[in-house]
Amino acid sequence: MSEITSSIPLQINPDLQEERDKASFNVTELTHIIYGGIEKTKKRKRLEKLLFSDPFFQEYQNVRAFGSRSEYYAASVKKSTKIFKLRRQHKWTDEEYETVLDICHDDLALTLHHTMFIPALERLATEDQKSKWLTLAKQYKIIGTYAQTELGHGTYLQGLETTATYDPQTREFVMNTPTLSAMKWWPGSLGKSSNHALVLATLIISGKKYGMHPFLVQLRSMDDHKVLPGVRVGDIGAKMGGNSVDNGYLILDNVRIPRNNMLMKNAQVSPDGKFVTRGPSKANYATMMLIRVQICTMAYQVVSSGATIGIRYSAVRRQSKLDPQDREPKILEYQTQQYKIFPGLAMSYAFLFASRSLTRKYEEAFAEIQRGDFKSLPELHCLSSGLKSFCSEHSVRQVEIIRQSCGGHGYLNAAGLGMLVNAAAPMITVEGENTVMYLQLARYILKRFAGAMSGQQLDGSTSYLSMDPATYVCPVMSETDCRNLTALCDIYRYRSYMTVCRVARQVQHDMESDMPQHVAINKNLVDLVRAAKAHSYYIVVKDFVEGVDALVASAPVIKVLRTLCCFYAAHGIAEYSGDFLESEAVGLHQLKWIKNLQVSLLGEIRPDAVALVDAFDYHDITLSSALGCYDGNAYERLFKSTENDPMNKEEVHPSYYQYLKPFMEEMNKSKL
Ligand SMILES: CCCCCCCC/C=C\CCCC(=O)SCCNC(=O)CCNC(=O)[C@H](O)C(C)(C)COP(=O)(O)OP(=O)(O)OC[C@H]1O[C@@H](n2cnc3c(N)ncnc32)[C@H](O)[C@@H]1OP(=O)(O)O
Ligand SMILES: Cc1cc2nc3c(=O)[nH]c(=O)nc-3n(C[C@H](O)[C@H](O)[C@H](O)COP(=O)(O)OP(=O)(O)OC[C@H]3O[C@@H](n4cnc5c(N)ncnc54)[C@H](O)[C@@H]3O)c2cc1C
Repeated sequence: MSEITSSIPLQINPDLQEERDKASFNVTELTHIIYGGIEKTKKRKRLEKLLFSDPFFQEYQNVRAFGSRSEYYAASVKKSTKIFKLRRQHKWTDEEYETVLDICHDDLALTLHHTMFIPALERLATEDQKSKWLTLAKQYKIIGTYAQTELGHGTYLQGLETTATYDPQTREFVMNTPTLSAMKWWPGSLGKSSNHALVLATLIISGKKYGMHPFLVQLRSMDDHKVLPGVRVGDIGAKMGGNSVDNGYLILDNVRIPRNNMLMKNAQVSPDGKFVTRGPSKANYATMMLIRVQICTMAYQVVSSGATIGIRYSAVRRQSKLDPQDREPKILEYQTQQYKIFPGLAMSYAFLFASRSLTRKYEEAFAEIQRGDFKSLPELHCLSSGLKSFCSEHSVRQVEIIRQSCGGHGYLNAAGLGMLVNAAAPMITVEGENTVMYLQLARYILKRFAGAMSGQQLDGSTSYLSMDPATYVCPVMSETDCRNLTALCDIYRYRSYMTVCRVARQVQHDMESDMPQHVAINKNLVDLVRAAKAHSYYIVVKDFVEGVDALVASAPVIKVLRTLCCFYAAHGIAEYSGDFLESEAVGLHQLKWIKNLQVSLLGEIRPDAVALVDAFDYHDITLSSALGCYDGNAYERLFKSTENDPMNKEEVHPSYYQYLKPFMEEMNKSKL
């Protein structure tokens, strides 16, 4: 009788336990730092226990892995409603609710209601409108989405074709989709879930266009969820990932809505059709900025989940030989394996500090904006655009590298990595496609650089553009200097300065050569994006260094974070060495030292690698990975996962009787 069963051992895999035993710092202390204190960690654990004691959350994983698209969507609607009900039952605060969504770590079918519809009402509606619709939305008496993107335009908002034409006779707006390309296409939760949509449309009064404004449109009956007259709505089809969400299309055929359904915090249309605006013209873009900030946090969650899976698996997977006399080593021993995974580990902590700093700046600026002071809006728009792009680009790329580092098993759905990459991939596109967002930042940097050249004193994230480059001497004079975080940060700052300076000069030169501005800009787009990336890299390194410097923690925790920070900065210089050399931020000697340091830091991080991912404290259900589970019993869990596979339900699959059996019979009879 075979000993092989699919039961999961009760004990921790000794290979993983060995890693935990040799950690140089207290994991719980770091967990508290990550989650903002002991109380917050405890609260999160309580919420986790409450959620995951319900067997539904375990069953949901199976539907996600093996269900049809429609079953997955239905399970996700169930999950959304369960969470909504729990929120009411337990009177969760917004912060607690956010924590629950982080724990779920998964696209909920009704996610847009929470992530965009409610925040948009909060930002774009008047107080009167809020007391009506925000209240209904928060009580889930209406379910809504944010319908901005059209088949023809997502990036270029001035090109949106959906119209909202004011009719002063009836005091209504006529909402219309005039062309195929004008149909709304992509909004999450639109296809099947939402009964309302915040439709972003071009306002027209007496034939004159007044730009993009938000309009609340009811799509479905509140009695039977049937689609209302004049509305055509549906799902846009299966996607690479995120298939629990019904991204939808919407066609409006002259649907009339009352005047008060235009959200009028930033601009009003009076009953007799007069248009009055308040605040800056981009005030209606406010919801997008919020999500860009949140995407940086999502990027942290994505890369830290990937690193957790990759590192735990690499500590229990043994393969090949290092020492011919010894047993097969853990794959984590291979320097190349460390080089694939530790950049993701260091990036996790870098993005933790960077997203925290960005969120703080956002909250401060938002409070000012609420008071009618918009002075920090341009800085915040550009900072969030750049960091959204940087964090999403780097995290998605890094998790794919981690997936590859897990060999064949990384390719299985049960590993959780493919699903993570596919679910996270849209972060690069949503809320402003990354290149476009980098270019928003580049445009701002160029203006600030021009200001600095004309003697303006700059503040905020671009203040360094007023530096005198002639005073720069590479602060790394010896191999030991390479460990100096301030020195590494200075190198990033100078590289960014030089990259900005070079492209600014080139654009200026092209324009002075009588090139029209748009031609000069397009000729330099690649370098403009490069400048925005260099600036964003500098900000992330700076936030990491400042974050670690400001920490109040035990010496071992500070030490390990400083090592990671140093590795993050050194790795970036090594990876983009061409840029650093070209800008003369480093010379060949320094580059060689930094590259050496980078490699030797792999060995320093190695003993703490498992502890550093344990500190993220992800629940196994959140990670949803046979390879990355806390107990390290990866093989048992992989084998167990096959039990739920519908392919294994019958000993003989129906396709045998349908196709294979008749085929085999035919082949056996054949004389050929
Ligand atoms: C496991 C994890 C899974 C995660 C997966 C995530 C899944 C889903 C999550 C969320 C759902 C996503 C929902 C959406 O995508 S909603 C749709 C989002 N759409 C966009 O973001 C559109 C992008 N386009 C734009 O924002 C704009 O068109 C633009 C590119 C910024 C250009 O705007 P516009 O043409 O109006 O402006 P100009 O370029 O002419 O610039 C004029 C000046 O305005 C300034 N500006 C632009 N935007 C803003 C802003 N938001 N705030 C403040 N200022 C702004 C710009 O800088 C110019 O300033 P200047 O001084 O130079 O004149
Ligand atoms: C999963 C998912 C969920 C979404 N959810 C929503 C939602 O809830 N609500 C909603 O309204 N929308 C949603 N969207 C739409 C999303 O916001 C848009 O897809 C996004 O803004 C990018 O716009 P686009 O698709 O028009 O890309 P495009 O602009 O067509 O981009 C295509 C290419 O053109 C390039 N390009 C475009 N303009 C420029 C330029 N000015 N300079 C240089 N290059 C340029 C881009 O860099 C890119 O390489 C969602 C999309 C996805 C994938």
